[in-house]
Amino acid sequence: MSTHIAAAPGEIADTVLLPGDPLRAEWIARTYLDDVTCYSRVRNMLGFTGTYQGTRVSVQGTGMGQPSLAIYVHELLAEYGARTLVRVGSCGSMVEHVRIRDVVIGLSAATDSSMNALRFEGFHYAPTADFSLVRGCVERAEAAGTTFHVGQLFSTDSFYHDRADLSDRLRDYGVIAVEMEAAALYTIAAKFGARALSVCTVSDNLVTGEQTTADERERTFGEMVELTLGAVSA
Ligand SMILES: O=P(O)(O)O[C@H]1O[C@H](CO)[C@@H](O)[C@H]1O
Ligand SMILES: O=c1cc[nH]c(=O)[nH]1
Repeated sequence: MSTHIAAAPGEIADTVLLPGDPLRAEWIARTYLDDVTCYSRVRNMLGFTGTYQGTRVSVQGTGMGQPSLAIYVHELLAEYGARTLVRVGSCGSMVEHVRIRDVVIGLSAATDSSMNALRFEGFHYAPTADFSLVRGCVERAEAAGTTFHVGQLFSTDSFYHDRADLSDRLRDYGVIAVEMEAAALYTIAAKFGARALSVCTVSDNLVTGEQTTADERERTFGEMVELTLGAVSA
């Protein structure tokens, strides 16, 4: 057991899907995996292991925001030997053409977090996804006819931001969607030489004000999870 995950050695797969919401972790495991076991209920941040078409896969909730995700990702990498980590999250679109229900594959992640500012002092690190995972997800999305976009995410520390003008500026420089974890995931995975990617379903569009219903979220999260599982089990 690590500090925040109650799994015994060997109970967590090399490949781990990372939804922010622990109930989404349970839904993914029970909907898509066979032979599922729950390895951790610490703080209700549920974790499961099962198989997808013969490949062993775990699903671990991370909570919201980079400090929370960083705890789980660090322990998965440092104590359980995880090698491939894919966040399966929701995001807000920052541009009109990236519509609700579309899938965003996060090539890189800008951030307003102080985590990397402290880690790299005066240097500005560019948190970047693993290319083989990006390619695998793109191929799966194309084959499935999923509407998807590949681009830069904004991993913010503040869901409720006082400075919307600053995210507008990021949009002017090519950022397409906002979420709260990808930058920490890419950075910590790189430190451990592991592969990482964030795939997100657009739950709301900050330009048009459109939002998905709970039903739509479940259905479209399914598309994202299927293409991700297909990519990691290929
Ligand atoms: O749906 P999840 O994976 O939690 O992701 C998004 O939703 C949460 C905010 O509501 C943040 O964690 C953000 O990144
Ligand atoms: O972090 C997030 C997630 C979904 N929608 C948003 O606007 N922000």
